[in-house]
Amino acid sequence: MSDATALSLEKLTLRYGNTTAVESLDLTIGKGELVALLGPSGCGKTTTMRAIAGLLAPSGGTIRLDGVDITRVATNKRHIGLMFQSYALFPHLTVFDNVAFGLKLKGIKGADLRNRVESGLKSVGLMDYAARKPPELSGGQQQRVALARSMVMEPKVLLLDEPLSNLDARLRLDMRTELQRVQKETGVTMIFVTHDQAEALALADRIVVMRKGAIEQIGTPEEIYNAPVSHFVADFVGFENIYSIRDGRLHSDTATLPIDGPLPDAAGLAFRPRAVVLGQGNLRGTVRGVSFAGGTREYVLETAFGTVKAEADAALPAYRLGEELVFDLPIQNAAILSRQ
Ligand SMILES: Nc1ncnc2c1ncn2[C@@H]1O[C@H](COP(=O)(O)OP(=O)(O)OP(=O)(O)O)[C@@H](O)[C@H]1O
Repeated sequence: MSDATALSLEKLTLRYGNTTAVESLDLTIGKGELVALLGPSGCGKTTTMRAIAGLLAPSGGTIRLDGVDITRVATNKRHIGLMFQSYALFPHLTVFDNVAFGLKLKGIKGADLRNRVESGLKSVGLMDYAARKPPELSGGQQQRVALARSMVMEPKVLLLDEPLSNLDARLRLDMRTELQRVQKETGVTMIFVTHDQAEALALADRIVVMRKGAIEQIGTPEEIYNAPVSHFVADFVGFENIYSIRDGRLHSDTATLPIDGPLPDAAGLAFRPRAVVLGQGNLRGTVRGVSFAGGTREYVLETAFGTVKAEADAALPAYRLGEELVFDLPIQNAAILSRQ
């Protein structure tokens, strides 16, 4: 393991009674990285975080922090911070005292305490709010207090479980930027859980896509977005048209696609709606849905091999409902899936 490694999970297995929630998971996280655990409900994201935090004892495997085995170390001795979706501020304490709470428990007081709390509040832009109480703050401001409260403890790794899920759409976007800024400025290693692919793509240095208690793919946002390895990941990041390759032919769930030409030696091809070329090609479809989406128009086509979702520049003349058209699925526009 290199010096640049903050946290490593080795063959981590986590069970609740007879249910195996995570099976033999291997993951290495570098110092200063912002990593997203992304996946659908029940895939084991929260369970993995609970094990890292020491709230759940692994049934197998090892957790190392800065190279030291912490698998059996108590939660409060791990130097790992936690911020859950319900960020549970104390409503009767001021912002200052909320942020100071954990530090006081560690016996920090006087000028040292004040300096650390003030620097935490400054980092999230809340110095002017130190004397207020949480009910007098907006949701986004409360979230910042929770972030400051975690950061002042100077954790080696900060875990955030769905940190933005309590916020409305606009605030989520603001807090994304804020979280990223604080992370880059402080250099704290962060792992956050989300089931929102847009959030993971926007925030993370690396994304870990989980499925059924195992890792399906690890990559940068660009890699996950442009080069998903499997049907599952492609589906998760918005490839609407996904086909498998068997016996040298391309198959949908229901039929074979009439596509000529050599297919790659792979498990499948995935096309985003904008990869579908309308108005030329050998494939035929009927327009069953049209919706205007600002710069583009989105089409739902009915074809002999199932529904195809397409997208075209809104400046182009629109196809009408019921209209028949030709289209193409150029292989060079597809993501090549290496696994089923
Ligand atoms: N306390 C528990 N007892 C028994 N099974 C549990 C418990 N907590 C979670 N599980 C099971 O473990 C699996 C993983 O759950 P986990 O909460 O880690 O998923 P998740 O990916 O975080 O989902 P979500 O996005 O819904 O929070 C699921 O099958 C879940 O039903």
